[in-house]
Amino acid sequence: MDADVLKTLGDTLEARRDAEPQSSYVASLFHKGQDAILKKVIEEAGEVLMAAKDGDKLPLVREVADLWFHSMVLLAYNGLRAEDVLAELKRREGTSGIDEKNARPKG
Ligand SMILES: N=c1c2ncn([C@@H]3O[C@H](COP(=O)(O)OP(=O)(O)OP(=O)(O)O)[C@@H](O)[C@H]3O)c2ncn1[C@@H]1O[C@H](COP(=O)(O)O)[C@@H](O)[C@H]1O
Repeated sequence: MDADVLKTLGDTLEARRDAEPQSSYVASLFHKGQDAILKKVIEEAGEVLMAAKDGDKLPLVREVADLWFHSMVLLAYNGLRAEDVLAELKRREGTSGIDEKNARPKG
């Protein structure tokens, strides 16, 4: 069910690519370009921080949803989808972050 939400949203974002900016929030972001999308991602990340510090659960869930949504707009702008991120997380499954970091080339 949860992955379906991401797939449906991904399909909607792709469908907004050729929409008029006045007709849709996503289309307006695509029209403004990557810098405007990145600004929203950073803004939403800051709002996640403030919600977490406040300690209330529902506002935190809502701010994380805003951050995920705008991150998906960023992915879509770059021809990517949530499934690409899910595949990367799947690839990392079971690999300890400590082991992965220790295996990185020393530089
Ligand atoms: N999930 C979302 C979603 N989450 C948040 N937002 C919008 O993101 C915008 C920015 O949120 P903020 O809290 O920062 O609001 P704000 O400060 O007024 O925003 P700014 O004017 O500063 O940009 C708001 O307009 C929210 O409504 C979303 N807009 C759309 N979606 C999904 O995207 C689909 C397509 O949306 P449209 O492109 O608008 O048709 C929708 O059917 C939804 O499934």
